[in-house]
Amino acid sequence: MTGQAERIIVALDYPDAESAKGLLQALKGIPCYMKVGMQLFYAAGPSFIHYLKDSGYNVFLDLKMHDIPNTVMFGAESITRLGVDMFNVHAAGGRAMMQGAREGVDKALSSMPGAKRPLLIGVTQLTSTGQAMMNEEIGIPGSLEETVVRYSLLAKESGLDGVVASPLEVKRIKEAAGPSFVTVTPGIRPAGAELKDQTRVMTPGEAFRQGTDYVVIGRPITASPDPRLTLETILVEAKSEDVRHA
Ligand SMILES: O=C(O)c1cc(=O)[nH]c(=O)n1[C@@H]1O[C@H](COP(=O)(O)O)[C@@H](O)[C@H]1O
Repeated sequence: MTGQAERIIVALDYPDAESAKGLLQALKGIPCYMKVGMQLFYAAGPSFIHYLKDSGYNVFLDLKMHDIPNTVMFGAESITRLGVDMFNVHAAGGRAMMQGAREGVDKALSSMPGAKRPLLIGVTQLTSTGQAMMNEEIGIPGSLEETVVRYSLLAKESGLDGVVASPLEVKRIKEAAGPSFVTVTPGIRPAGAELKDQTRVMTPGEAFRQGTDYVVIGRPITASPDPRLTLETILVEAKSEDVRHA
């Protein structure tokens, strides 16, 4: 079992490498997973991924690919060559697209002897999406939870290792896809924190209690006046949940 810190993914949502390095300095010595999303990757590129890997971090590259299968296959091949530990595609891209991503990973690894296979994760319904928005605006009928479970099963059948969903759906996903199917859950808000654009949320302790494998936390840490103290407080809460449910 990995330690709690390794199950907390800090979203480095910053405009440039220097700002992100400021947070890394503040959190120095805490072995969190680090997530690089569109904002930072489009600005700082592969060299920042290499910097994180050279500094010993596990890295989640969150570019949420969603394109035709051939394009996603080549994208996945390039991402795998960067040596990241986890990356994602939109499950809404469908079976052939997700299988293309899997193929891209395998293709890259065939010329990377000894390299670790990255976790390939499907985004189900964004945590900013609510029931009414999914039904009325996007036009997907049925309950949000059912849609998340359906996308999860499709992702599993397509060879993916797990999904991104909100902590509210973790139990249903694990029941349907099995306990080893990985859940990565953003939409994490410590008690009293502002929701901002997130809709489906839980506290970090509640999320771990649902049995999630990883939580993704951005602004509650990055916008905190004392990011290290905020993270340490979250770690204490997460540990107490694990003791209670050991
Ligand atoms: O794939 C993701 O990481 C992701 C999926 C999702 O459904 N919702 C979601 O918030 N995220 C990411 O998780 C992070 C959440 O950040 P905060 O809302 O600031 O905690 C952001 O970097 C989002 O891009």
